[in-house]
Amino acid sequence: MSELILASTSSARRALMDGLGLPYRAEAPGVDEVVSPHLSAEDAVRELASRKARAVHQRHPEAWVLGADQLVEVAGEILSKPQDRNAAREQLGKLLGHTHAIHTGVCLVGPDGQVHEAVETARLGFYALSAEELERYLDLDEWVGCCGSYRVESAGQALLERLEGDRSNVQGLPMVTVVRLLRSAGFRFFERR
Ligand SMILES: Nc1nc2c(ncn2[C@@H]2O[C@H](COP(=O)(O)OP(=O)(O)OP(=O)(O)O)[C@@H](O)[C@H]2O)c(=O)[nH]1
Repeated sequence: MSELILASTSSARRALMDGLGLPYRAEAPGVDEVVSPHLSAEDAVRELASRKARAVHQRHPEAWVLGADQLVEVAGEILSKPQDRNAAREQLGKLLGHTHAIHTGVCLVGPDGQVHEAVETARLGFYALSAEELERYLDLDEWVGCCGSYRVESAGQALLERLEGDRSNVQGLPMVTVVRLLRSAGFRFFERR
């Protein structure tokens, strides 16, 4: 049975894959994540998810390899992971009281080299917060390593007024889509291993 590799350093993506209960391992993609500034958010995450999955599949051509990438889009601006607390405050300042989109690209490369990919979008409406409440949320450090500077499954739930789409997509992997890609590629679930 070909092994399954998650081409990711993301703890949230690992947690989502753990939930699926399949034997797999994670490996850092180790790719350059610079893309053309002219790409749409959807095209950028599609390109980067593919770059990550293909890079790891080149090292392990007999494996199933899954890569993903995520960006936030709000009022025509694209946001990725904040570098520090000030950047997180600036990001959340753009999201609070408004609706934004989370785009996640997913790419699966099979042992046969076939590539299966998708981009999933979720839309989130956030409450407006006072400056003081925002500082209290920032104190929780949920912004660290998170595109958009919040964690939708943790205290960040208190920001969320409305969610359209797959909650796991917001966390980093749209699991309904991941399963669809695996099944369409011929991956067999519930195999005795
Ligand atoms: N726990 C959690 N993580 C989130 C949330 N929203 C975004 N993220 C994380 O933000 C990161 C998005 O940045 P990416 O560049 O796609 O991925 P990365 O963290 O660099 O990890 P790689 O897969 O190794 O590229 C991912 O790790 C997501 O899991 C959330 O609501 N909860």
